[in-house]
Amino acid sequence: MANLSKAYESAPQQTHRIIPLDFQSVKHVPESHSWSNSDDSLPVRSQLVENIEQISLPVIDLGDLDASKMMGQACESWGMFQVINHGIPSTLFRDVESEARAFFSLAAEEKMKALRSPGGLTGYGVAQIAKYYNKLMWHEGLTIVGSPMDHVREIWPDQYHRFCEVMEAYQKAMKELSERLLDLILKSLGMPEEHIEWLSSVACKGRQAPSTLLQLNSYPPCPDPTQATGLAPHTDSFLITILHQVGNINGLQVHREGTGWALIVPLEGALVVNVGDMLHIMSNGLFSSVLHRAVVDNTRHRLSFAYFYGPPAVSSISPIPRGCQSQFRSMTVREYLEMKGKDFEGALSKIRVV
Ligand SMILES: C=C1C[C@]23C[C@@]1(O)CC[C@H]2[C@@]12CCC[C@@](C)(C(=O)O1)[C@H]2[C@@H]3C(=O)O
Ligand SMILES: O=C(O)CCC(=O)C(=O)O
Ligand SMILES: [Fe+2]
Repeated sequence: MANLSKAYESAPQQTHRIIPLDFQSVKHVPESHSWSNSDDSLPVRSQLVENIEQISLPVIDLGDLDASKMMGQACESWGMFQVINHGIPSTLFRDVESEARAFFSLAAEEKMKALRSPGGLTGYGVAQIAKYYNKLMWHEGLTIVGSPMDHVREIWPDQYHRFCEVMEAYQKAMKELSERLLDLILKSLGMPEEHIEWLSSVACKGRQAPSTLLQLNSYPPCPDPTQATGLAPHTDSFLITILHQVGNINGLQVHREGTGWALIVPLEGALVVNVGDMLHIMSNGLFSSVLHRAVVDNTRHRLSFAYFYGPPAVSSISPIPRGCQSQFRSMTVREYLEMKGKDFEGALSKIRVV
């Protein structure tokens, strides 16, 4: 994703703002990570962990003949669904988990060897959205695009191969699954996959590579989860995100109009798929990129793997013509990401034309 990396060079972060807390050595939530009574906490103060409604998202079987229709309905009413019978072997999830655990359980100074650079996209560090909040999150992440070799070779000079193989195999499987899902989702909008040149891997040999990214999320046990935030409220930017929650530990919450935050109860073996901003645009607002966040646990170390799939960086995104007026103007993927980088909450409304 060389092209996409350019979107980050224009707004480099200061190095000390990229380094996560050394969670293994803290016994209390420091002021820097305490969201209670801070300006940042306004949207999140209530219902952080207690008294929260629990919901089950629609569950869609990929083998179901009605899968496309059901996905369309779920994207319209929830902006999210769970997929089962997706064909990803459980051994692959276990392999990624074991490599991710090996990485996140390293001492802080070891993980620092893989630190993301100030204008960079990949590597170890706080989530990119950290720059929009004054308070820091109870979270550390490893962002991977393609091979993570350049980062992990610094840590394991002789034993990085296995880590790289597993992460590349996972991205390959997730890319194929993303394309299957998008085929069904776009069909529900009346646009078959073969009409979208960048998605059609068979028809177009020399096609540009899609924009993809794997984010390994780690939420260490937190001494006081009522004060801390795992991942602050955000919408994902790409077309879809596929999320695997390790060990079915609760954490993911979704914001619903009128009712507020709700906890998504994980379902064994299911993957959560959510609509991102670019699908919001392509569906002309019929599907909503859903506001979500992650909360932390008092005793358990939660891991999640999020795979983001979008069109190639140079592709234009605009609403699929469906006989009604376009609500959004057209722009390239890179332009949209740059815009979101500057205006986290207002990017979608900035490109709205009606
Ligand atoms: C291309 C992007 C999507 C992302 C922001 C980013 O600019 C780079 C990393 C992505 C990620 C991964 C973790 C969660 C997330 C919200 C974040 O902070 O960085 C997503 C971003 C997103 O979907 O907007
Ligand atoms: O860990 C989770 O449940 C959410 C992760 C997420 O929202 C993300 O990586 O964008
Ligand atoms: Fe997200």
